[in-house]
Amino acid sequence: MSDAVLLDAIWNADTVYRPDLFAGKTALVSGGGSGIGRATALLLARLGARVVITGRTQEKLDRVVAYAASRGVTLHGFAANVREHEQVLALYERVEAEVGLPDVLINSAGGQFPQPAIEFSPKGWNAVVSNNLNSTWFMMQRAAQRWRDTQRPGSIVNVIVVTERGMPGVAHTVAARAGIVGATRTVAVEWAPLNIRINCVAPGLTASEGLAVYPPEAVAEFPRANPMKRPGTPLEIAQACVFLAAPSASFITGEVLTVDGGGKLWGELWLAGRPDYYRD
Ligand SMILES: CCCCCCCCCCC/C=C/C(=O)SCCNC(=O)CCNC(=O)[C@H](O)C(C)(C)COP(=O)(O)OP(=O)(O)OC[C@H]1O[C@@H](n2cnc3c(N)ncnc32)[C@H](O)[C@@H]1OP(=O)(O)O
Ligand SMILES: NC(=O)C1=CN([C@@H]2O[C@H](COP(=O)(O)OP(=O)(O)OC[C@H]3O[C@@H](n4cnc5c(N)ncnc54)[C@H](OP(=O)(O)O)[C@@H]3O)[C@@H](O)[C@H]2O)C=CC1
Repeated sequence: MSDAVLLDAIWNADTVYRPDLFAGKTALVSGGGSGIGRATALLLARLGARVVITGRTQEKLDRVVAYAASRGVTLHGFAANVREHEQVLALYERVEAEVGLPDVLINSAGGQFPQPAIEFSPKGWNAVVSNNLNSTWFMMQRAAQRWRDTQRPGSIVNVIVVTERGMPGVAHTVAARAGIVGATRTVAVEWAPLNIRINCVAPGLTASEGLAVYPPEAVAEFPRANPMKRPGTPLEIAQACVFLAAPSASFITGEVLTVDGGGKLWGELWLAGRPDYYRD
């Protein structure tokens, strides 16, 4: 499916949310140049939010900004590598100066490479931990600091992966995201007095650009990943992110919402290919 068709599908899809749900609110979405982050950013924009997207590649952000402009909506695309703390601080300064302090933070930036865990190099492990644990932490801590300093409430949604069952081929990312779950649960308590809610969405296999890093033999088996025998769509994950970010979740904090078509209950996913041992 071409980018234009994909974006139109997201823009025109039915949603249960009312069109002014985020009117007057500002949202910052990391990983907003593609996949789940992009779908979430566009959905938030449809619901009236001022939206800033970030990611490392300015051209990807520009394409989303241009699409929104073609629909009469202003999005802002500010490039940053969110695993660099200094860049996160600079990003928040720019967002506040040019758009306004976000009310909502969606952390969708992340990624890993598939490899049997026994082969991980220290550098590879560190890259994935940095890209998924440190980056999300830097973004959420800065948001909380700014909300504390300005005495404003806020809501954070961290997009993670399913951590409650084996996910062969991506042990590094599961470890990093389990760290985010732990941090989320803990700061949900520490930050409740600041009027900050924080939750996670754990997508199952989702048909995004990100799946391009997986080998053909893994992709061939993707239909076995869950009882619905299909990947989720970025918009299906986006709807869950919006639910948790919005007042629909006003009494929910420190939670993980799994959106995986039942993949936690049944399914097989061999992201680095299926070892012979598991063939019968
Ligand atoms: C069973 C049913 C359960 C239901 C639930 C299912 C849930 C499924 C969830 C799992 C599927 C997840 C999917 C997604 O997340 S899609 C979105 C993913 N997007 C990406 O992954 C982006 C692509 N990846 C990357 O950009 C990079 O891999 C990464 C960001 C992680 C690292 O980039 P960085 O630039 O920091 O690092 P380098 O490229 O310089 O590499 C550093 C070292 O890392 C090692 N490495 C890197 N790539 C590989 C590789 N392909 N294979 C092996 N090792 C690799 C290596 O040591 C690098 O150092 P050197 O280059 O010096 O060797
Ligand atoms: N698709 C799936 O099946 C699943 C995805 N997830 C998770 O959901 C999230 C979104 O993934 P998805 O949309 O599918 O994949 P994408 O690869 O499309 O999205 C990831 C985005 O994150 C950005 N990004 C990555 N690293 C950084 C960084 N250091 N700083 C800033 N931006 C960064 C990328 O942009 P750029 O490269 O330009 O920086 C990219 O736009 C990820 O955390 C992913 O691991 C979880 C479970 C399943």
